[in-house]
Amino acid sequence: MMLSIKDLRVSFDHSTGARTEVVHGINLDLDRGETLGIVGESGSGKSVLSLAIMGLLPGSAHTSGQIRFEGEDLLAVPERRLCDLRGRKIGMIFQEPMSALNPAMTVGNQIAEGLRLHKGMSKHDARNEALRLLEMVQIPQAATRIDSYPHEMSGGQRQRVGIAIAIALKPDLLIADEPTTALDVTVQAEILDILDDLVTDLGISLILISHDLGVIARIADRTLVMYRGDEMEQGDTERVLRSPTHDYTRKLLNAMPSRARKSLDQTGAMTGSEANHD
Ligand SMILES: Nc1ncnc2c1ncn2[C@@H]1O[C@H](COP(=O)(O)OP(=O)(O)OP(=O)(O)O)[C@@H](O)[C@H]1O
Repeated sequence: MMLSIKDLRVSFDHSTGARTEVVHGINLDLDRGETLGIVGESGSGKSVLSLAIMGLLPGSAHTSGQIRFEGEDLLAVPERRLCDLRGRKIGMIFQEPMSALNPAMTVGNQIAEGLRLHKGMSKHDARNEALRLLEMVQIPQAATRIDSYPHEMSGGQRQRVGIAIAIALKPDLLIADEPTTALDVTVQAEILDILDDLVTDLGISLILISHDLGVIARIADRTLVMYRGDEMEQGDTERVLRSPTHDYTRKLLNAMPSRARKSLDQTGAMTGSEANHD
């Protein structure tokens, strides 16, 4: 198992001296090449869970349980080791790609920078690799766009660049927190397809976090449904969609726009009456 989380609890200290637990004992396993979707409304603990995996929780946070990644317990390793893992083994894709990009640097140089720093590539090789990565995330006319600045690109293109940076060092695990929320629907679908292809082609494992079950349903093999820091249910995405065992999952399904449900129906993820609530 690439990632195995056991009874993860996260609480925060408040200035009043009180401590509140916000993640109440989550368990999950993720295999190589697998996509796990984590879905739940705002405040359910999705981001806290992903920050815990990356060791990026603030100092006021307390954790217990286990996060084993390729045999190491991430809650027990020194900060230096976590930094190293974050750089090379765990890639991150954010909701707003602009926040992860340097506005004063061409996208090609930003991708190449990591390759030169961590892989010791020559300037020439790093540029070629950056070009290959831009083609991989399907940036049109990559050979020209490589010299563009982030503000010269559309939101969707910037997210493609964000993905190129996240996969540049060939991580084993990608964590994408609401990667398509800021994008319009057609671009959302393209980005999700790219992520799906990367998982298949590169054998990367992906944790896809979204409040939108339609996004999760499109590419996740398995789905974890969270509510207020608790697991509501977890299982094969198709099973979770077709026969949810929890009322909260049914609520999320019913809240999906009919357009999203229709596209699920077309992908075969949902069949029968569940696909036709309207
Ligand atoms: N630094 C922090 N200090 C105190 N409480 C926090 C902190 N970060 C998050 N929380 C609390 O933890 C709970 C879970 O938040 P989290 O951001 O993980 O939810 P989420 O499911 O990712 O929601 P969203 O989709 O809005 O980001 C919330 O009640 C939030 O207020």
